[in-house]
Amino acid sequence: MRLALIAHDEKKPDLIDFAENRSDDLEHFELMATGTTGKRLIEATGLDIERKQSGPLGGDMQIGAEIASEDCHGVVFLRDPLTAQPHEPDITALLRICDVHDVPLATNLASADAVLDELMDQLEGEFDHRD
Ligand SMILES: O=C(CO)COP(=O)(O)O
Repeated sequence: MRLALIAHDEKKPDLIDFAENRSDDLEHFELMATGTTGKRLIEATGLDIERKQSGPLGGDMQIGAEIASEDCHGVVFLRDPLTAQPHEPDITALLRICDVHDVPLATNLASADAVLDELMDQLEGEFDHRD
C-alpha cells in the first residue's frame, strides 16, 4: 500500500513530529513525498521515501498522477492555510483527484492519525486475509 506525505514549509515540523511518532506504522507502507518534505523526513526519521519534485516544481502533480493511476492509496497533506502558494492550482488539483478516486486525504494532524489508523486496519485486514 502506497502513502504520500506532503507539508508546506510552516507545517513541515508538524509532519516530522507525526512521522517520528508513527514511524513504526509508516514503515509498513511504500512512502512517497514531495521533494523538500521527503528530504526533511528522511533526515529526521530515516524512513525509506521516494522523493518527487518539490511542490512548486510539479511534485503535487506527480503525486496526483500516482492517484489517477490508482497507485497511491492515502495522502497526508499538511497545508499551510495562512500563506498563499505560487502553485495553488496544483494543490487544488491534487485535492480534487483524491476526491475523484476516493483516496483518504488528511489535511491536518488530527485527521492524519485517523487516516493512518484506517489504512493500518486495511493493511492488517489484507494480511489476515492472506493467512
Ligand atoms: O509545496 C508543497 C506542496 O504543495 C510541498 O513541496 P516541498 O515538499 O517540496 O516543500
